[in-house]
Amino acid sequence: MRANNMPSAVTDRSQLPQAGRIVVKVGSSSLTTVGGGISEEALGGLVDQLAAVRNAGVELILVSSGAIAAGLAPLGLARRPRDLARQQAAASVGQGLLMARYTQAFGAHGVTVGQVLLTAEDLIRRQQYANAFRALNRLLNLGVVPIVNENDTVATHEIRFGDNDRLAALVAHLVKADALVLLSDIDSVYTGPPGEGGVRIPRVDSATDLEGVRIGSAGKAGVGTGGMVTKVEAATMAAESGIPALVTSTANAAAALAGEDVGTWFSTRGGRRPVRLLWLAHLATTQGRLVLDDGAVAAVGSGLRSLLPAGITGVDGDFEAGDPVEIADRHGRVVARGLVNYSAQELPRMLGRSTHELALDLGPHYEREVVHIDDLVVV
Ligand SMILES: Nc1ncnc2c1ncn2[C@@H]1O[C@H](COP(=O)(O)OP(=O)(O)O)[C@@H](O)[C@H]1O
Ligand SMILES: N[C@@H](CCC(=O)OP(=O)(O)O)C(=O)O
Repeated sequence: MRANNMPSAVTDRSQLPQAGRIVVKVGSSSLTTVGGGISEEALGGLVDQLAAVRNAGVELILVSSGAIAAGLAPLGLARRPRDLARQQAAASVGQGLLMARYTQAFGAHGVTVGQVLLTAEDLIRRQQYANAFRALNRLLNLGVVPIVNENDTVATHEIRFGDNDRLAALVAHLVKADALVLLSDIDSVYTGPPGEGGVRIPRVDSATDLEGVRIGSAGKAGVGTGGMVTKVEAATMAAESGIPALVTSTANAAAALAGEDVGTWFSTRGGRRPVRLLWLAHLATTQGRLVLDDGAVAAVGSGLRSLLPAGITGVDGDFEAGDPVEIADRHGRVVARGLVNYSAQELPRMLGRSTHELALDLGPHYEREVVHIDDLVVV
């Protein structure tokens, strides 16, 4: 585990064998058969590779999808349901079956596993965050492999990740992992979706390395959810918070963890960011928009200044104080996202005015910034 704010010491895929703590995510597409249901063989093959790494002393967290897929057959469902209620039912039935398989497969290697079901709220709200960290950390200290999934049965549409790729990136951030490994049915990110003649992208150091790349969302036989889009997003989230990420196939898991030249490597871009800002940048559903004049765009865009009412020319949407909003220039280009300190009802009479004047006129409460620098991410 690393100290706060320090990027991972693992700076290249060849150094993965030196990582002390790794989060591995496996998707439904690598655990299920074409006809649906969990493939005993696929799961066993993955566990053989991971148990060897765990038994070599690496602290390992497995974020595993597959609960919904595992619940289909017992419920007589032919394919993944679209409605939330049946997805919840399938996950409820399937999660236990999935854990039973993992318990048995890891157990054959002398490795104990523990189930950890998380919702988005557990990873974003400070108190729950500390609680989840404590639990995972203790499991790791005890030599257990925590097996994490989204708590699909209780998650609602509003707070749902829906894909485990971004959940895995937040878990990697939470436990201060040295690396995140995202496994699916394809060996790397390609310049285009399969069948379109793309070539492997071995390494991503910045957003420009993905310019012109066509990343599709369709997975095999409808069992996967986010496709490559959510994997690239998750790898980028991790990289931006100081954790390198590798995207590859389940078949390549052992080679990847041995530091071989497989998959797509996302190198780190800076130190750790608070989880609140990761959420704002990549996950939050914004509830409205603030439009700024050019001076305010420059101030906010510098990443060094809070947003004050004087620089705001327009307000759209229906939001409460504390909600996430988009911050745009006068052409409608989004320049930042932030947590706003005032509601959509309060803001219009504040626009263009200095905080000092507002405090005199409306009371000391109105001296605060509209979006504080600590609650703002430049995009
Ligand atoms: N540019 C791309 N490079 C690689 N794979 C891509 C690309 N665009 C789309 N994909 C698709 O993403 C799929 C992996 O996503 P998904 O099925 O959701 O996996 P999982 O269930 O493991 O999360 C691949 O099988 C592939 O069809
Ligand atoms: N939590 C859901 C999986 C969601 C998910 O991310 O699926 P996938 O795209 O296959 O990794 C489940 O266990 O079925």
